[in-house]
Amino acid sequence: MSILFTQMFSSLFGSREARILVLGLDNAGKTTILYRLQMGEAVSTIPSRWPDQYQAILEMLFPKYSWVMVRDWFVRLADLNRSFHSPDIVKGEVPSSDLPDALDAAAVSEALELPKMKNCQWAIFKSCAVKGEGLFEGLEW
Ligand SMILES: Nc1nc2c(ncn2[C@@H]2O[C@H](COP(=O)(O)OP(=O)(O)OP(=O)(O)O)[C@@H](O)[C@H]2O)c(=O)[nH]1
Ligand SMILES: [Mg+2]
Repeated sequence: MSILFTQMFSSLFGSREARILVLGLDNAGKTTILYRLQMGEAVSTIPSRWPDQYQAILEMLFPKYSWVMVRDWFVRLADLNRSFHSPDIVKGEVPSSDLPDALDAAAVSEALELPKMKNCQWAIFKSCAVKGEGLFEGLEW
């Protein structure tokens, strides 16, 4: 782990262990965010794909669990102990927030039906992984 990433996380969480789920539609910018946080620069990415044979192997080895690929990591579904909105709520392409036709925060929260979620806190931060803007603010929250 890079010094930047380590310093940022120790300033945010101290010695407390934290699990962070990076969840997003295909091509949303998840890997770019992780590289930006780890290396402090924009890195060219290739699409992450879930090879079918991995799913079959995991299901064979651990038949009691359901598995999902949250792109860059394998996650046991039982570890996702909150229910998430189905990605198909957001229909079509949602442009990155730095592009001219991007939705504003209010429109994004409506599309994700966030105001209906009464049992948890949520917030939206406009961010740009390419320029590195808004990422720290979101994590700090
Ligand atoms: N304009 C803009 N483009 C971005 C931003 N973040 C990522 N991209 C671009 O979006 C494309 C997809 O980025 P990735 O980081 O590979 O997306 P991903 O969510 O990891 O994609 P999968 O792993 O395939 O689901 C790349 O061409 C990035 O350069 C951003 O904040 N603004
Ligand atoms: Mg990726």
